[in-house]
Amino acid sequence: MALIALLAGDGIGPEVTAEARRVLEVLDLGLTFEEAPVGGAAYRAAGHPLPPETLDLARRADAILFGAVGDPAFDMLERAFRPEQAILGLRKELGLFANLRPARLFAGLEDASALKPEIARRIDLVIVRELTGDVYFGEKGRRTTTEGLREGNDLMRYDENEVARIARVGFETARTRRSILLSVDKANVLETSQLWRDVVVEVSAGYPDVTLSHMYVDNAAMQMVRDPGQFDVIVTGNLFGDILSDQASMCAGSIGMLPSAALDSAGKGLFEPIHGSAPDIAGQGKANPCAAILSAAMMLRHSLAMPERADRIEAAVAAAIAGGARTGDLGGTLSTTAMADAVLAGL
Ligand SMILES: NC(=O)c1ccc[n+]([C@@H]2O[C@H](COP(=O)([O-])OP(=O)(O)OC[C@H]3O[C@@H](n4cnc5c(N)ncnc54)[C@H](O)[C@@H]3O)[C@@H](O)[C@H]2O)c1
Ligand SMILES: CC(C)[C@H](C(=O)O)[C@@H](O)C(=O)O
Ligand SMILES: [Mg+2]
Repeated sequence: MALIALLAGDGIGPEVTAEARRVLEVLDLGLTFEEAPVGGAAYRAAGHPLPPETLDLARRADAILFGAVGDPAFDMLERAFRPEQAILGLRKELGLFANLRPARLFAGLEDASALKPEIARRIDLVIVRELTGDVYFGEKGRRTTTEGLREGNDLMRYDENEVARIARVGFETARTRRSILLSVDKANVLETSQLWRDVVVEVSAGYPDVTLSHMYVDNAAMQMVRDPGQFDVIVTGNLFGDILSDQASMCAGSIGMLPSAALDSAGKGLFEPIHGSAPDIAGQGKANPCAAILSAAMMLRHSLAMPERADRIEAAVAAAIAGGARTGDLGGTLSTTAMADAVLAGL
């Protein structure tokens, strides 16, 4: 019996993870759920966004289903106590370096996409985002200079092993699809990116069957809205992957549709929507639960060896969308629960 750590978090996190849990329970997979506070909710309850008990549960569990963290009420706290440190801490502590963020347009969502329908229809890609390095985890600080100016700094860094292991995930992922891999960097300006590019090229020697190309991140951002259909698997660093995945979501209809998997080297993972706690709609039953439900499907596929159940959940989401089920972000009026009901109807 697999143990699932359910870390709902803040804002719409509890609303969407409750629906993902409902979908998993209907499938009767013999999963045990254990909940623990995380993010702002944990700071309120225990004085820390990632209490030791929560981290311990995450370590003990076979997989982690995560909602979202973030609460404007805590934006003025010292960084170590802010809700976002919970998800960053989980990624780092558990070694979840490989972040898979698939983006595809479910048939019927052409109108919700920010792109023209014929362009939107073509989006079907996976962003393989490095998740435990880069400017996120480099040395950072604030100081006042001798001239009395306030200064902030965040060090962008990768070592070759960190780049090589995510590059391998990129190549392996490409092999499961069309065997083309695009590495996105900013090697024309950044030394971190030049190392990234050099190492990705070295790793490519082990994957002669995969066609590798490179693109600068600014061009990639432009190409993502010009013609996202040109992309298949994109491997990139932590910061660029964060930004490009939010952008890809709106090409595919809504940020409320994109799931993600954060995996360690043994395949253990944390599964979460790419969106945040959405304070603007929290507590109103407006959130789209599909990203969380699709994250649960990724959990079944990647950590629990139940790929056919994952397929069933994804098919049920596709059927609900095809049948016209829409939350507000997709131009409809369904509540979070009613949207999940539409998915459940397809199961
Ligand atoms: N992994 C995470 O936990 C995570 C991810 C991103 C942002 N955050 C945090 O969330 C907070 C809010 O950040 P933000 O506003 O920049 O990003 P956000 O993703 O929370 O929201 C951006 C916009 O998208 C909408 N949206 C997001 N998810 C939706 C859903 N499921 N259905 C319908 N609409 C949805 C929101 O209403 C908002 O208008 C911040 O504290 C941020 O740090 C956390
Ligand atoms: C909340 C924040 C730390 C996080 C990130 O930047 O990785 C979020 O934006 C995400 O995409 O998961
Ligand atoms: Mg993000």
